[in-house]
Amino acid sequence: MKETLRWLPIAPLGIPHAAAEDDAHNGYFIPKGSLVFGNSWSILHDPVAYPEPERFLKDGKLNPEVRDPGVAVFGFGRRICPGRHFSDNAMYILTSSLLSVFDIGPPLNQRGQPVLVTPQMTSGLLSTPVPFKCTIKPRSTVAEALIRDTQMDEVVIG
Ligand code: HEM
Repeated sequence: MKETLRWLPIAPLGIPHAAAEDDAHNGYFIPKGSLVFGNSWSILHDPVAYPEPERFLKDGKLNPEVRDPGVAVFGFGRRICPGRHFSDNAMYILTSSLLSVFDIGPPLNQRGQPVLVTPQMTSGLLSTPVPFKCTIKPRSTVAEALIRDTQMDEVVIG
């Protein structure tokens, strides 16, 4: 799950901030009012910290020597994302719930053979996946019954 955040982060350049005062960093003068971007993409694709950074390494986070992508995915310093713990937990619950009942795989061609999906993201301050096809099937008849059990025919609000 952490690897999905590292591989294709939704805020590749974070959220820009303005320097409140003249400042200096590593010999660079940063005049008051300058827009400063934290380049999360570059940090998360540093080949020293993450070998083969363009590849999705499905066991990446399990290796304790791999730097936690949380160092850059959620921004930095005082304005770091306050929703990061909520989002980590929500993503864990959502992903594990979906994978426990569904088999999710590549789309199939007319002969029923899997088609390779090339991941593409939108460009911009926020980067999200370009729509793609996939197959989603219940993992078993028991899983299907469970899914149908949770279906709500009517949602009453208020
Ligand atoms: C994978 C999910 C998420 C990612 C990758 C993410 C990423 C970010 C980033 C990069 C920033 C900018 C931090 C900075 O200025 O350096 C941010 C700010 C913020 N995020 Fe998130 N976020 C996520 C989920 C959430 C959730 C679930 C919430 C609320 C429940 C949330 C609430 C906020 C708020 C309120 C700010 C502004 C904080 C401030 O400027 O003081 N985020 N987030």
